Amino acid sequence: MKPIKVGLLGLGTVGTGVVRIVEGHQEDLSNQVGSPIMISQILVKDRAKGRNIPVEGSKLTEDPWEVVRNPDIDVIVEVMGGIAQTKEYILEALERGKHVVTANKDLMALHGPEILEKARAKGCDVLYEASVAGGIPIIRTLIEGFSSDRITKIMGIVNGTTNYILTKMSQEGAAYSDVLKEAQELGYAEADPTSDVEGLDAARKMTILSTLGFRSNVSLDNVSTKGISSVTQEDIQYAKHLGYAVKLLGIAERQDDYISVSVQPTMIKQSHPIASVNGVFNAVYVHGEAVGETMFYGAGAGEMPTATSVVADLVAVVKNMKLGVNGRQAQLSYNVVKLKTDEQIASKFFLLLHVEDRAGVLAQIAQVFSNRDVSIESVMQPSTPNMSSTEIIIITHDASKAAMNNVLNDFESLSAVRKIKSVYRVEG
Ligand SMILES: NC(=O)C1=CN([C@@H]2O[C@H](COP(=O)(O)OP(=O)(O)OC[C@H]3O[C@@H](n4cnc5c(N)ncnc54)[C@H](OP(=O)(O)O)[C@@H]3O)[C@@H](O)[C@H]2O)C=CC1
Ligand SMILES: N[C@@H](CC=O)C(=O)O
Repeated sequence: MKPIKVGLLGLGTVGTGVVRIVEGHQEDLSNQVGSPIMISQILVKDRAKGRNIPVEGSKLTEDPWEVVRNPDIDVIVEVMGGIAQTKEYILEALERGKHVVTANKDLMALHGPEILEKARAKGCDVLYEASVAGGIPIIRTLIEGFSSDRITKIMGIVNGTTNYILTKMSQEGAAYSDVLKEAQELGYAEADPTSDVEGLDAARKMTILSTLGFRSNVSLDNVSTKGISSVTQEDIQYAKHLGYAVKLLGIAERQDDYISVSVQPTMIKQSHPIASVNGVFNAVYVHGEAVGETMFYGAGAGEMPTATSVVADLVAVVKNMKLGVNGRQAQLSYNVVKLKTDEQIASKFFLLLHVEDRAGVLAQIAQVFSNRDVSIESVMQPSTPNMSSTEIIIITHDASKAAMNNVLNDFESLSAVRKIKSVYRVEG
């Protein structure tokens, strides 16, 4: 049997896992697809670098064009990351009729439509399961498993690095910067970890999930994004005390034809299954009109979980090659996005305020909420010994984002409020 030849772009965390699985599961893979799968060339930045896996030196190259233009190669597996250059390599590979598997959410969130259009024109597959939630097959689930339903909400922990950091901060009282360093050492974080901690990685993944889930052309600009760098140990401890966990959540909602997509640190009730998703694990909760509630859980980053999804895509491409049906699975058309306005986006909110410690302050604060038509669910003045008595916590009932912004603006000019310390969306 003629082997299927793969050109691997990148031999870092994920690329190493891909080699391990393709080599370690060779017999099983070949039984599934009817041919051996062979990694015949590997692009790296530095051939002289020490590797965690033995590879024949002759397979390594520093020249991308040698791989993407190699006429013997059937499938390009892109696990090098990056956007502009990588897009060029992938478009060139497609131009030459090669199928593509990628783990690159940055690229797919920004240029997915153009790449998929090119693939369709050339009768090629572009599969990108590993780009969202590492080892969880959520992309296939949204495209195939829910093709019959109308999804109304996708809510998830889609970044392993930040979930690892928040979990360690919550369970061990660890310092943010120490845990970020650990996540980098474990291979979870992006080359530039700012995109993890500032929510951009999660926003890119939510762009992909909401495009597929709502079958709409969602772009990264449509995702309102806030990361975890402002989350404090104090917020986490208050949340715990009140029965919540602080998680970086991606939340995409649809009502009628209007959608909203956001990423932000959120307080979620400890009784919600997402609240107990800890460490590098990810989870995606999907609500469909017909199916109701579903949830998908697994490792969201790291060598072997991510490589599992990459190699599963490779198997799918090769099966399609055998059937002669490559390039046929892409969605034919997408809805034009209609975004909800801030008046239409509603949730509960948590506010931590530093206020003047005198009579009448609470009444003034309550008046602001009342003026802005925001109803208060509860007010607490924490009495824990090491917490200042001039702090108050307010949890609202559902309120629009616009109304809450008005409340916060009013507080800026109210002398009774010395500082708005924290504001969180509340779920569950
Ligand atoms: N790490 C994870 O858990 C996950 C990662 N991803 C995505 O997978 C992709 C790869 O991530 P990861 O494995 O962590 O990245 P790494 O940084 O560990 O590896 C990148 C690899 O690509 C090579 N490379 C990078 N740039 C170039 C270039 N310009 N020319 C040639 N070779 C290059 C590097 O070469 P060299 O080894 O010589 O430096 C290295 O082998 C990214 O898109 C990432 O977002 C997706 C899900 C999870
Ligand atoms: N940096 C990402 C890696 C996987 O996509 C994460 O932490 O989730």
